[in-house]
Amino acid sequence: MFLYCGIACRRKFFWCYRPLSTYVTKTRYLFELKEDDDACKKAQQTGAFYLFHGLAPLLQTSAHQYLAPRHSLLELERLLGKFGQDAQRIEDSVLIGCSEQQEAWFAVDLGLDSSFSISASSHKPEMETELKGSFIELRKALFQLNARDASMLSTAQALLRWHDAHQFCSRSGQPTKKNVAGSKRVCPSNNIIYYPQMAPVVITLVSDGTRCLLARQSSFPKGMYSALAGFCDIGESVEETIRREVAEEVGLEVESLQYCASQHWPFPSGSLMIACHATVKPGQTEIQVNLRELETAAWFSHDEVATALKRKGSYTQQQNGTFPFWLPPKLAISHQLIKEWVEKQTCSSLPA
Ligand SMILES: NC(=O)c1ccc[n+]([C@@H]2O[C@H](COP(=O)([O-])OP(=O)(O)OC[C@H]3O[C@@H](n4cnc5c(N)ncnc54)[C@H](O)[C@@H]3O)[C@@H](O)[C@H]2O)c1
Ligand SMILES: [Mg+2]
Repeated sequence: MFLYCGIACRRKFFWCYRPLSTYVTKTRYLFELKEDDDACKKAQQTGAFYLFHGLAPLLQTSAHQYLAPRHSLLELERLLGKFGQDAQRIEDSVLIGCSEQQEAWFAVDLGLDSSFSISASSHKPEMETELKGSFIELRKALFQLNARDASMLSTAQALLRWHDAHQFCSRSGQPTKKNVAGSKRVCPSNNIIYYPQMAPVVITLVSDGTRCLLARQSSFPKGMYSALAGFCDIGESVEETIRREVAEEVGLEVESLQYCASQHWPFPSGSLMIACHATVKPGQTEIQVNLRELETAAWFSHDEVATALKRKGSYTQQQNGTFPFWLPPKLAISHQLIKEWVEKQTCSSLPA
């Protein structure tokens, strides 16, 4: 694809052709599909569908990993026909991305229908047999997916969940109508537009200069510690949330902050995780754990954390009844945050 672009050169302005990068072409294509229902319907004809059942993605096993298969529109129609389901179900699909060759990718849930029919879920085992896979809860499968499938399925699940939960206008009570791509819903009676939402969450790795602070919630797998996390309250900046969460959860005052990275996180219902490093004043490091939020929190040395990062495999109970100290897997942004801290500490301890 080519685009006219204006380039100012020695005070003259002239037009030239500049080929668009694959990334820009893809982005523009997806934008068009979100804006134009007819173009999106057309894209479904040649597109591919990720399948879900009750928000659990269809997965196939391959060499200790899960793979997320995609199905063509024809295959999907055949499947729906076989199980006596209406092809209208395809209208509930949501656009989640496209390939570099502009094959549009959609996600559709075969276990939920617009009237919440319970009978819809009764075909699950038969569908699994037919599709040579299983509908597995995303929470159980996420860490055994490659990064691309994990990201596609997380987006898909968040979007499908949002549509399922926003079928009615909160002002008029009337049913809302989704656009073909699923990037919004509109109330036909008052034209209010609803856009999919995600909740901003900060995740902060607090350091006192030599150690970092990690914590556990009782719901975490045994032995696993992570950085401090918390939802942003309405009206707060990221900086304010970090200061509040650290004070609330461990009773410390943050001195400085540094942004690290962000990540979409599908749990509990679609969050934007914003990861930052924070430091506390030396000498003001005494932790006071808020037991309503956390099971425990503690300072860990660089060596303890570096060793835990290298630990792989399953975490079974030790002979003394305790579980080894381990950290969230690579795909979680907390892993990236902790790894970055370990690397920085290693660099700063090297002789100049
Ligand atoms: N990807 C990662 O590496 C990673 C690591 C740790 C935590 N997390 C995620 O961060 C999220 C937040 O962490 P937390 O549980 O410590 O948060 P938190 O400390 O804010 O405590 C959770 C409580 O906040 C309240 N809350 C306020 N706004 C909410 C909203 N929009 N949705 C749900 N609850 C809301 C609820 O009462 C909830 O029980 C968790 O859901 C977890 O999945 C991700
Ligand atoms: Mg928290």
